[in-house]
Amino acid sequence: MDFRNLDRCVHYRMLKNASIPKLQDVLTPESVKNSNIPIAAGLTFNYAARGVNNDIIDLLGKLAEEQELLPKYRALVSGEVMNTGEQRKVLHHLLRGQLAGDVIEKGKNLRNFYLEQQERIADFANQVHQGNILGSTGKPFETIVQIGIGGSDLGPRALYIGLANLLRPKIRAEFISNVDPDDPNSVLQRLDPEKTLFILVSKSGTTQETLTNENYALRWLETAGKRRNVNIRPAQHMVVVTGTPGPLADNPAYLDSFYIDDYIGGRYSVTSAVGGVVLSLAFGPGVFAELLDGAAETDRGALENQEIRGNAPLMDAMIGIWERNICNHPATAVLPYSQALLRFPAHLQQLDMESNGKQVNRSGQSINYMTGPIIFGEPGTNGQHSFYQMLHQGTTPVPLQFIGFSLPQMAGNVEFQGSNSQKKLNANLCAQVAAFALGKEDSNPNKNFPGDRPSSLIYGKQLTPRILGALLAHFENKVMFQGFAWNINSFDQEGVQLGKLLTNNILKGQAGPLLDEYMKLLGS
Ligand SMILES: O=P(O)(O)OC[C@H]1O[C@H](O)[C@H](O)[C@@H](O)[C@@H]1O
Repeated sequence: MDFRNLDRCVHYRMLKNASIPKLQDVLTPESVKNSNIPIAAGLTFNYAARGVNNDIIDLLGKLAEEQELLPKYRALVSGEVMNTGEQRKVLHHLLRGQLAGDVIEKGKNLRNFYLEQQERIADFANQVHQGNILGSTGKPFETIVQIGIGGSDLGPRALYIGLANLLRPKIRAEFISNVDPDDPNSVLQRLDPEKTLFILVSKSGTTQETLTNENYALRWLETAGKRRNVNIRPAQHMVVVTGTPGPLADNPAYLDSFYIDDYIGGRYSVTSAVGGVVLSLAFGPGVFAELLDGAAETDRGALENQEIRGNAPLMDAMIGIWERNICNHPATAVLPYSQALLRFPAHLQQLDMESNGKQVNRSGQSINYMTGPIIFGEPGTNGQHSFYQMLHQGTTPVPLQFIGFSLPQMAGNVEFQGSNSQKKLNANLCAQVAAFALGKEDSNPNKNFPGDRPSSLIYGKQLTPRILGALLAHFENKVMFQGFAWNINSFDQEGVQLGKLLTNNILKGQAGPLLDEYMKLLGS
């Protein structure tokens, strides 16, 4: 396989010389009808308003071939070491299906290992639901609290919120991530310690915030036991999800332990035990299995559809390359018109920016082209009343990724002024696509809309577990393809280390006068 920098590609140079079409010229009712690619589970990607014409798509398809994106994906799922920085395999796809031959490590079949963890999680969740596993004072668990940060928080939290309105949770979930003491305090003040089960999640088992909050939770349980004069055994109220081998693994004090390995990156871990425990306890193991099926279907489509026009994550990725490297757009906004996807942009922020925010190629050499964009977003219509002003009339065009559904997740869709709420929501979404793309001329420059601002639309009937899994995997695969195209390693995150090091220096009193001065400002 050939790993080459993007600027050494023939088709990249051809794209650089291509003229950028006006969106007004390519967006028509026919193009809306003809620019759909199925993702999976009934979810579809529409790129009509993304500002690329057929010639550009042909070139993007050839660039994808030249950069061997599909063969690289195949190598990844076959267990080749694709995380060059850490010399690791990258196996999150294997959590939800097997796309190539067995992946064996030291005689162990890793698909079997992941399945075994899924079975153990399902069994544990069923036992809790049936009341066979109780709190240490004999009461059933009423709330689960996931303690974790980064990948051990964002994906699980986004997916929990994504389904909590559609499916009545069997057990309500809360999340604690920040080392700010106000985070655990505000969550725990509402809860009954005797009926609370903590899920401690840390792949490395060393994350400062998570270990601090674990300690906080154990003390909270202990203090409550003393105050109530009951025998709460704190560790019996905590299960752990962690990497094996690792510092939190094999500790019999915890009620139970579930494992991942080094080949599941934090931001790619929501379909492992990291998301599996909380989602199975909240909604039941069957729901988690449906989510995995939706993701697996996307993964398979992304591998098997060789043609860019039939492969949604590949098309999304390559148009993203066009926007970033040819049109020089610095950011992408993710705009779900679905309240359930409230925290989905935050998850994509980590997924995309921690994966592709890189300045060296996979061999560690500097590169001289742009890589991953800034990702941000909020659900519509809320965003419209906030930052859309800049998106419409600001000096920096930002490509947009809309997400929308035909049906809401809950009953109670009120008719008012001739339409119901869901119709109003979707009318807003469609209106925004057109307003961004076509703009509106006005003799008053202050009221002029330049238009020519690209967007895509991912749409489906209703946000279900399968659709949510499909949506998640779409973005995971998009990010992976872009990393291959840029010839960067999307699977490490050295950029988070320096801050951790300096924090520890401060806490050990070894930070030096500059940081001492800043600490004084904060009175610490
Ligand atoms: O799961 P953990 O090992 O506690 O890691 C939690 C998070 O912290 C790190 O700093 C990384 O930047 C993230 O990728 C990771 O998800």
